[in-house]
Amino acid sequence: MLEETMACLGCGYNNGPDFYNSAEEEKIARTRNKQICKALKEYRRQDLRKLKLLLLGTGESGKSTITKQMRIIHINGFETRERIEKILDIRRNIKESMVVILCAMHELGIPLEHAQNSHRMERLLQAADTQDPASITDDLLEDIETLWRDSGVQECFSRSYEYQLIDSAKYFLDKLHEIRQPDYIPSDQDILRCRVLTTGIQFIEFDVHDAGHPVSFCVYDVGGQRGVRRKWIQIFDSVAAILFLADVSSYDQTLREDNEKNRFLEALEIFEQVWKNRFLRSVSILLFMNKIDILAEKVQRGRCISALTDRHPDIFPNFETFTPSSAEKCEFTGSYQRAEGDGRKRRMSRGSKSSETNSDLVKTAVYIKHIFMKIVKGELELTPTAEKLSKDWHQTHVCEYFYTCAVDTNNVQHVLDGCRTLIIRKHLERFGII
Ligand SMILES: Nc1nc2c(ncn2[C@@H]2O[C@H](COP(=O)(O)OP(=O)(O)OP(=O)(O)O)[C@@H](O)[C@H]2O)c(=O)[nH]1
Ligand SMILES: [Mg+2]
Repeated sequence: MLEETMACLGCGYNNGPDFYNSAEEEKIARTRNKQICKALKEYRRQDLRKLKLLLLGTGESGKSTITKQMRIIHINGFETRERIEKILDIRRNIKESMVVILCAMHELGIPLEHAQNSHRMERLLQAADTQDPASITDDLLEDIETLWRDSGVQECFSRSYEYQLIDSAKYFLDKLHEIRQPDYIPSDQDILRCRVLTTGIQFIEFDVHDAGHPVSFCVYDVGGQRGVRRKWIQIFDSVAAILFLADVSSYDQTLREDNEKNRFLEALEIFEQVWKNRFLRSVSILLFMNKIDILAEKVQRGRCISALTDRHPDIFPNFETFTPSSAEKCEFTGSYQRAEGDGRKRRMSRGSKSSETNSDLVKTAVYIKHIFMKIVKGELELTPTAEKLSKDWHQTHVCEYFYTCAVDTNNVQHVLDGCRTLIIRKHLERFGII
């Protein structure tokens, strides 16, 4: 079949009786045809070996953070030159975070604790719109460090769910003194925490050994905010799997691009659209329920999901009475403890207060998983226009879920190890190789 196709295209051998002027010419064409077919087969074999993965999810769900983890785990991480280049983005994160907090203080009517800090506040707000990196001077960073210690700023920070602040604001503001040092070189964790919005399509490639054989992966990272999602379709072709990132801590926040829309509801809707997309019918979806560390902090501070579940009982029924099974509890706790390390593990197993907090956290995480799985099974439909699931949908379409903390390398490595075999097996099954 392939040989006939090549002949029709005029680039190979034609076995019609009068096509060649001599037997010699026919022999040359036959040899050339074989070479082309061999090269094509090899190309297809190589192409099947290169597995294309897409990272999808709403803005700030953690897609780029996962690609950074893949660089750390599967490539050689970041060179000193790249780390130094990141300092500018980190400084931008710091300046923008403090500007956002100061503007929110104005909106929420929260005064500074120390009136003498007001000139620092004014200086920073004057420099707010300047994009020039030179505007982030050491004096400006010193102002920010002082302002961060002001209890008015801290009070406003504690209400950050009411406005749009990056997740890593506290992380960088807490270590600003270290960042200001002239010999500061960002660590892996600093790079993972650094927030830069993705607007185009980026990709990384790496090889992994699976059962002794090298397998090449090509991972595509795209922007998740509303305006850039239309680019997703460009990369749907020949995808082996989709890693869908959902920020499970975002239930008390609105979208950066639409202040009226709940972030978590948007994540559920986009997940439903991806799951039901006809171009992706035979593609495995790996759902990363991400930011479990932030979820834990929120639950501990009493910012639970019930405000959202009470508002939308049709989507989120029976949260109050929901009880996870023992197996579900173990599944979440295992992932969470791996993500939080030994310090958090000790706190979780100590005293009644921490174990109570822990049970609320487990309940919330498992409940969220149930909501996603209802969409997978077609038991919950958020967007009426979304395609109806056919009866045999699940035969080719699989969704596996994982609880993740994208800034934790141990947790991500464990999850990626689990995903890898599944992705390869599904890919080979799909192309009839196993
Ligand atoms: N604490 C914590 N922070 C996270 C986690 N995952 C991502 N972040 C932080 O969240 C912010 C946004 O993450 P990104 O990876 O840039 O999000 P994205 O999905 O690529 O966003 P877009 O490019 O806008 O689509 C970054 O500052 C990350 O460090 C997590 O599990 N825990
Ligand atoms: Mg990104």
